[in-house]
This record gives sequence, structure tokens and C-alpha cells, in this order.
Amino acid sequence: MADRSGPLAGLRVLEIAALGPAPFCGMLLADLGADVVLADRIEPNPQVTDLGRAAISNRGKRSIAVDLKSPQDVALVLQLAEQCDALIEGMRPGVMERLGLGPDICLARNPRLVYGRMTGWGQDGPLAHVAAHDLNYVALSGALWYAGQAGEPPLTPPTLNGDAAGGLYLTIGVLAAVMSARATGLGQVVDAAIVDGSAHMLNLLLGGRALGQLVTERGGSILDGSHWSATYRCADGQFISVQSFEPKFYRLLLGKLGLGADPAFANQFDRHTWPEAKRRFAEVFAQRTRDEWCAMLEGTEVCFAPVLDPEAAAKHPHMVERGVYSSPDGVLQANPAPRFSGTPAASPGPVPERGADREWVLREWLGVEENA
Ligand SMILES: CC(=O)SCCNC(=O)CCNC(=O)[C@H](O)C(C)(C)COP(=O)(O)OP(=O)(O)OC[C@H]1O[C@@H](n2cnc3c(N)ncnc32)[C@H](O)[C@@H]1OP(=O)(O)O
Repeated sequence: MADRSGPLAGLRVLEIAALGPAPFCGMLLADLGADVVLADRIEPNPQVTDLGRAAISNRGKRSIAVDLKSPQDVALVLQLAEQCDALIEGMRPGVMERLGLGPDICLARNPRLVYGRMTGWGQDGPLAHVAAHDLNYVALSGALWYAGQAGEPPLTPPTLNGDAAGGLYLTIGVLAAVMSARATGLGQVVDAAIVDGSAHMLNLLLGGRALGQLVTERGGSILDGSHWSATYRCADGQFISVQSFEPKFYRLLLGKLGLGADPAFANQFDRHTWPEAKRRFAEVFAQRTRDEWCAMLEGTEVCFAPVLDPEAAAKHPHMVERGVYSSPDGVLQANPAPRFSGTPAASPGPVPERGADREWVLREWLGVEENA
């Protein structure tokens, strides 16, 4: 029986505890109302810092602690897998099989089950079994190539293109496969690899490559090389962003900066003019503080925003009015997204204590009263 609300109310998901993207997928599903039971480790993973109550990715889930090296607990996980729509896991390929929890066994027990697998490299291929992390996967996918400035090494971006996007692809895959299982009665394996998702997202840019807008040289393309698509340091050391792509918005920006009549800025898309134009923009933006630029440019059509740290972002009037962030238990976090008009998601539930919901899980999912 579901007690969560949101468009996924009634969807049961069993998540085998892992790092990064798989828990992020579990959070997305829980945010949207799914009943997510986290099969957690009995003790924290010794390889990584235990985030405890700050493990935002676990919010809204129920936790049951299991020792997957114990046949008894493996049997329990299989029983839970029989009762759910989807199982998600993020271990190295072959680990679940070794534990006796591989897809063949689980699907034999529950033919409607969607078995979602999250990895960096994928379930097969020469690197499938090799340890790596976000940066490595994004590097191999082709996407990291464009992160950075001309003549500089690619930077280490926040783990959004790899881990977070990988979790999003797992989420989409799981939901698509659940729809298919509801229509056909048959579950399947979803192999969500960060390299696939990261490359797939590059499609957004690869069309521009065909047109010459995206060149191989880092920092040489319209969106990462031009003066009108950049961040600038202000007089107080803070930063602002402009991305005045359309000529009408670009002209407006030039006007606001007092450069409208300057011929050096006349050819917006001529990449030969960009380095000098960027230097001139930098000089102009360095003359006022970020707040002064906000007062002048925010809310206009020049395509402008201040660059904010998450705490400042949470306090920005636009973000406040939309309620984008909150701080339950004193831990700053973003609220569920997207938003639904008919089945809105409730506020996310708390981060569970490890193993705290065993009684609830056994009763609600298996009909077993352990202490009766
Ligand atoms: C910042 C980031 O990029 S996070 C994303 C990292 N990459 C991924 O998530 C991709 C997929 N995952 C992986 O490739 C790997 O899990 C890595 C590289 C992240 C970590 O490698 P490892 O620490 O060696 O973990 P691996 O997944 O191989 O195995 C997990 C081990 O924990 C054990 N384990 C997991 N849960 C439990 C449990 N509840 N009880 C007992 N043992 C458990 C497994 O049995 C396995 O041990 P074994 O090899 O003795 O059977």
C-alpha cells in the first residue's frame, strides 16, 4: 500500500545500495511518489565517506539493512524483488550475478520485473569491468572535450553530465520499461551506462558540429568561445553570465554596455573578433559589482544571470517564489522536479536511518509481522 503521493504513487522500487547515479535515480523516483525500498549495507561502505543524514539521494526512501554475503538476506532480497515493479542496482557488472541476485534469477521469480543496471562503461565492452568514475566516463564519451577554455586542459566539471545524467537515463529507462511491462506483462533489463547517456546528450551539440558552429578546438565555438556567451568577473570578485545568442538580444546587450556603436562588436558570429571583444567585455564588466549589474541587466532581454553559489541561489527571489530549494534537517537541497498539475509530489520524505524500516518493509511488501 502506497502512502506517498505524486505521479508515481503505487510504483514499487527496490534499490540495492550503490554510489552516485543509481541512488540519484532512486531519489528521483521517490521524489515523484514511488515507494522506494533501499536495501542498504549493514555497515557503511568502508571505501567511501558515509554521509549519514546528509545523504540527500536517500530522501523519501525506506531502508532495510542486508548482508548480501548471507544466503538468508539474499533470499529476502529475492522475495522483495518478487513484489516490486523495478529493481535498480549500480554495482560493477557481474557482482549482482555473483551474489545470486542477477537478472536471470530475479526475472525468473518476477517476469514483470524491470531490472535497472547503472554503470559507467555499460554491461559489456572492453572496459566494462574496469573501475572508474564520473570524470573518466565523461572523458571517454566525448563530452568532456568541450569543458574548458582555449589552450587550457579540460576542467573537472561538477558530476552532473556523468553521475546525475546517468541517473536520469536510468530513470527514463526504468519508467519506459515499466510502461512496456504494464502493456505486455514482461519485464526486461535496462542497461544504463554513463558513457551512453553522456554521448547521447552530446547530440544536442553535434548538429552544430555539422554546421561548423561547434569546432573541435576547445573554446572556439559559439557557445564556449564568443564574448556574448561567457562569464565575467565583476568589481567585487563575483561573477555574472551572459548568453545573448539571438542578434536582437545581442544588440540590446551592446546598448546596455555602451558598445552599440563600436564597430569591433558589429559581427557577432565572426570568431576572429571574439578574443578582443571578450577582453573588452571583461574590462566593462569589471567596472561594477555583481549587484550593480543585476540591478541593470536582470529581468531585461539581454539573457543575463548572476553566477550564484547554491546558498545564494536558494535565496534569489525567483528561486524563492518557485520554492526551488529547502533545508529540511538543516541540509540545503533542491525540491522535486519537474512539477505536475494533477498529481503534485509531496515534500520529499526524510533520509532514513540505515535499516530503520525493516518492520514496515516486511509487513507492507511481504505481509510478514516479524515480531508477532
Ligand atoms: C563519483 C562517481 O563517479 S560515482 C559512480 C561510480 N561508478 C559507478 O557507479 C559505475 C558502476 N559501479 C562500479 O563500477 C563499481 O561499483 C565502483 C568502481 C564504483 C566501485 O568498485 P568496488 O568498490 O570494487 O565495488 P563493486 O561494485 O565492484 O563491488 C561491490 C562490493 O560490495 C559488496 N556489497 C555491496 N552491497 C553489499 C551488502 N549489502 N552486503 C555485503 N556486501 C555488499 C558486493 O558484494 C561487492 O563485493 P564483492 O566484489 O566481494 O562481491
